[in-house]
Amino acid sequence: MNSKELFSQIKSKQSFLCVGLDTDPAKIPQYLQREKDPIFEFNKQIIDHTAEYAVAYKPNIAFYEALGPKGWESLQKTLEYIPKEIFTIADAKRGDIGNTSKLYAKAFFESMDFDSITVAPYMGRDSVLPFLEFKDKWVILLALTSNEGSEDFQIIPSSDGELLFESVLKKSRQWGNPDNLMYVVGATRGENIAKVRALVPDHFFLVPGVGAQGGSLEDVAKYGMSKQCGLLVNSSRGIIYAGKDMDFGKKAGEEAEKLQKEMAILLEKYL
Ligand SMILES: O=C(O)c1cc(=O)[nH]c(=O)n1[C@@H]1O[C@H](COP(=O)(O)O)[C@@H](O)[C@H]1O
Repeated sequence: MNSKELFSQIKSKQSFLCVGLDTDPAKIPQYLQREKDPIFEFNKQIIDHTAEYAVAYKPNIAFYEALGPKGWESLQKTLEYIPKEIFTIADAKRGDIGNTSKLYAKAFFESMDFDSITVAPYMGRDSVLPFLEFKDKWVILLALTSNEGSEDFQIIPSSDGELLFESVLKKSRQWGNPDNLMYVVGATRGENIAKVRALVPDHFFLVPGVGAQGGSLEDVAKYGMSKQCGLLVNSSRGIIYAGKDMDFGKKAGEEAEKLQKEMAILLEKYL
């Protein structure tokens, strides 16, 4: 899927919502535990109720690999269940020396057929480029993350005053293009989102941090929206754990619809 196709889906659904499938066995309704694959059954119902409002799904790989081989199986079944036109993100935060990155890319782009993967930039170009060699696949590079600890390194200024995340953006934008490279920018970063947008005007951002982490959707749109929207805003816990009982799917759908309605207004306002 290229950026044009993603934008046309955003326009037709009036949504730039990414639903995060951070599926934790300890948090899913009790009655599902009787199922052969409770994680998949949970995800299936979440997808059934949210697909009309979502343009992307992001399973966080940690939640699946923590369960061993069964977890990988639930992940694969979930990936196959996601409607084909919806963008998929393996939130794996990988990146290693070149030959290892190549195998991480093969794992998520060939053995599994994800559209994209989150990658950490810290090891530099030879750790990122192997992912970019896969046709029609995307790297989503961590730029300015939503967590508290992002302040430890990402906003350290160099001698000329440039912040580390700005250096990451300036260097990495030479490695890919707006059709194979996105950036992670946390919704909790407020006006700094505008600094990122100024450096990469045409790239899509994956924006986690609304919902459970308290980021503002209005600020994200105000500071981050590009000519082609350029935003995929993720919410995980705020959607998938909106309900705790048998109606959890319906509750998740209602939460997703709420966000979609807000997004439709923001698209009208800022696009
Ligand atoms: O790469 C990510 O998706 C990510 C980057 C970041 O800066 N902050 C962040 O929260 N995430 C992920 O986004 C999701 C946020 O989940 P909720 O806070 O429950 O909406 C989790 O899967 C995180 O791992």
